[in-house]
Amino acid sequence: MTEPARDTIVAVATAPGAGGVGIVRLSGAGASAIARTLAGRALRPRHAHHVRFRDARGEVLDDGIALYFQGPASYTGEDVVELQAHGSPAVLQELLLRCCELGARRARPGEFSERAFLEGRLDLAQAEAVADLIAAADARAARAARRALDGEFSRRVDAIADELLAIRVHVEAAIDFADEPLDTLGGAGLGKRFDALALALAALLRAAERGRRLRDGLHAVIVGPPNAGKSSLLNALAGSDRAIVTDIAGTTRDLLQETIRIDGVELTLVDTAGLRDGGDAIEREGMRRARAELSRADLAIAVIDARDPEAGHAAVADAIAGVASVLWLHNKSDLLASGPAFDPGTDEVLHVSARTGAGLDALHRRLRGLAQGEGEDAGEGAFTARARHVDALLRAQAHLVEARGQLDHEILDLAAESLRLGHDELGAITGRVRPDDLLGHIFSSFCIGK
Ligand SMILES: Nc1nc2c(c(=O)[nH]1)N(C=O)[C@@H](CNc1ccc(C(=O)N[C@@H](CCC(=O)O)C(=O)O)cc1)CN2
Ligand SMILES: Nc1nc2c(ncn2[C@@H]2O[C@H](COP(=O)(O)OP(=O)(O)OP(=O)(O)O)[C@@H](O)[C@H]2O)c(=O)[nH]1
Ligand SMILES: [Mg+2]
Repeated sequence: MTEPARDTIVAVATAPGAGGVGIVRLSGAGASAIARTLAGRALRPRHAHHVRFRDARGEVLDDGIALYFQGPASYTGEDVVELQAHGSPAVLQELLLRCCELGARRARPGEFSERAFLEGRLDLAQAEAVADLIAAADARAARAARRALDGEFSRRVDAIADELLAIRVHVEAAIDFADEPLDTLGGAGLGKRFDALALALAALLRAAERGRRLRDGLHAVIVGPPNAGKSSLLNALAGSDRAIVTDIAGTTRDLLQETIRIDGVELTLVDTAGLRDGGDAIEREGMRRARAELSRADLAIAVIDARDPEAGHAAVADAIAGVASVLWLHNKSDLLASGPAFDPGTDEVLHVSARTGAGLDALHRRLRGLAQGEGEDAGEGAFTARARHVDALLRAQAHLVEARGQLDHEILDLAAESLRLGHDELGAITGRVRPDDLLGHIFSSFCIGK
């Protein structure tokens, strides 16, 4: 069955605003004919032509460089034409309108990359990496997105999916020989393969979680009892009076989010309502939100009063129990003659004063290190990933655990189904399996022209 022919799309591919050069890009079967009319001559594939772009009456809109990439050797896999004009928004709009007069349609956000995906030029994780590369906040994130774009993440997903498929085939075959015990069908070997697969999946999950943090930046949530100085600390780190600070316990009720950069490294800080027993309905809702936010945190910054660390510790201990890493800040160190000994176990403690600024340099260094993934083996070979990918890997892992149990009880048909579900989760990462709406959801968050 052949796909219906796609229409020809057009968009300004360069960023909005004035620039040295601006690019109008076309993709689709009509691209080269439209360019021929605009440029007044046929374009040779893969040659740079200096031409004049003309309107309907033959008047010159601009002169520029025209490039023709004949499909499938193009970004989208379709015929692509680039009109590289002077980077004037007005000129680019006129070129765009002229392309529409000649039969093109304005592209939706991400539609060029969507076509590259549909034409098999990129898989879905790679297409997402294009958007992540464009949006990367720093060089490290850009390099990691570049690796995902080169397929480093996809290859690892595919390798696990292939092995999972081989195990599925084995199990499905065993179902057809239901009289034989699984052992005589290679059951022991199957168990070993299974364990190796589970290990590989767990390693990939850890890498994807680091990749998610690289893409989104560190998500740090400030928690502590009321009046400990959480909002003062947010203000000190943000370098502005972002949050209301008073000496009334229970001042902050809503979540307050602020993105900060330390030496070019981005992280998100969230200030929360102080945790304590009781409080009015508004304060209790604030505390509920604080706890919910903690469940999404990479880091809890636990702010407690340096004069009574035991009480502070007790107030937040249960709320931070599930958070991957915790940094304890003993605040108001300016009010302290000498710090009382306190041992929070394996977590780190820093003594600071949001009021005088004491200890904030050390805090900056530590936060930058954490945001960069210091102490993790992330550096070389790291790739970006998205929450969508991490969630799919987690679901795949859960299906594998189910399958393992079913296999141990020799309930082969259920095991086969669990394996299929796990396989589909992996396929959804690279787009080989496409649940309804997945593509629309993903590509609509791209920029226009990409
Ligand atoms: N001017 C311009 N610069 C750009 C892009 C673009 O579309 N236009 N890109 C857009 O994202 C990126 C580069 N991506 C591209 C990917 C593939 C092909 C392409 O024509 N591929 C053919 C030929 C390969 C070859 O000869 O090396 C192919 O893969 O068959 C072009 C650009 C960044 N720079
Ligand atoms: N001396 C001293 N006072 C501080 C310090 N940090 C904060 N304060 C004061 O402590 C009081 C409470 O500060 P906030 O930042 O509002 O405390 P919070 O933890 O956000 O409080 P809630 O929003 O009520 O949970 C204010 O009067 C601050 O000026 C500090 O390092 N030293
Ligand atoms: Mg506050």
